[in-house]
Amino acid sequence: MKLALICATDLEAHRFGGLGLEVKVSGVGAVNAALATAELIREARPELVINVGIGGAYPGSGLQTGAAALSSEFVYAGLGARDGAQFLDLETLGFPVLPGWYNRLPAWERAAALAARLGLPCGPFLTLETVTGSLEAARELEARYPGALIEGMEGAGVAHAALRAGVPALELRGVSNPVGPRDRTSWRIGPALEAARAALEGLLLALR
Ligand SMILES: O=C(O)c1cccc(C(=O)CC[C@H]2O[C@@H](n3cnc4c(=O)[nH]cnc43)[C@H](O)[C@@H]2O)c1
Repeated sequence: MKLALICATDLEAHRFGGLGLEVKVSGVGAVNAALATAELIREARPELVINVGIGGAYPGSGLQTGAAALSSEFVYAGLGARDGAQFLDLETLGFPVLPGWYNRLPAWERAAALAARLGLPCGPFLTLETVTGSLEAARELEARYPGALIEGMEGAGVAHAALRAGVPALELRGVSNPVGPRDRTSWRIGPALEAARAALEGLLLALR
């Protein structure tokens, strides 16, 4: 199976290199990720695209920094409208991002089985344009998307472009920080990259 990786930054691409896989650096954010994924699919014709990187762990996930997890679905968590304090999602508004698809985009159908085989947590990964900066906002997102594990800024863009091209996608992230009040001193990027690298190597072995 031909795989290809999408990372947001050069730092991540360097850590996930040397595996014989095409690695494209998208830049931060879902638009960058979607554009880079479309380019990667055109250039490399992969059978599976994996968005790999670091992410924040939601309070209810039980995940600590240095853990890794695999997405069960990709969620455009901030795409919609506000009616006062109420969030209205795309399905409520009647605006699909692709025919039949709204905020929640599918991960590869083998994601849960692969996660179980590798002993990785598997659940929804939320994609946001703005990094969550309070416990209150984190709790609101968890209430809106129960079981949310990880927050990032690219995954749904990768899934969007891959789905449009008919290519399955996965999102694999190492936890660099808790989602909540901003505290850069709590960031552990090194351990997050190590966890994602180890999980990626396990995934590749499982897919051989
Ligand atoms: O300066 C800050 O407080 C800050 C807090 C969280 C994330 C950032 C980034 O610049 C994220 C860039 C990069 O890392 C991924 N990431 C990692 N943790 C998170 C998170 O808690 N929420 C969203 N994205 C996160 C993200 O996918 C980007 O690629 C700065």
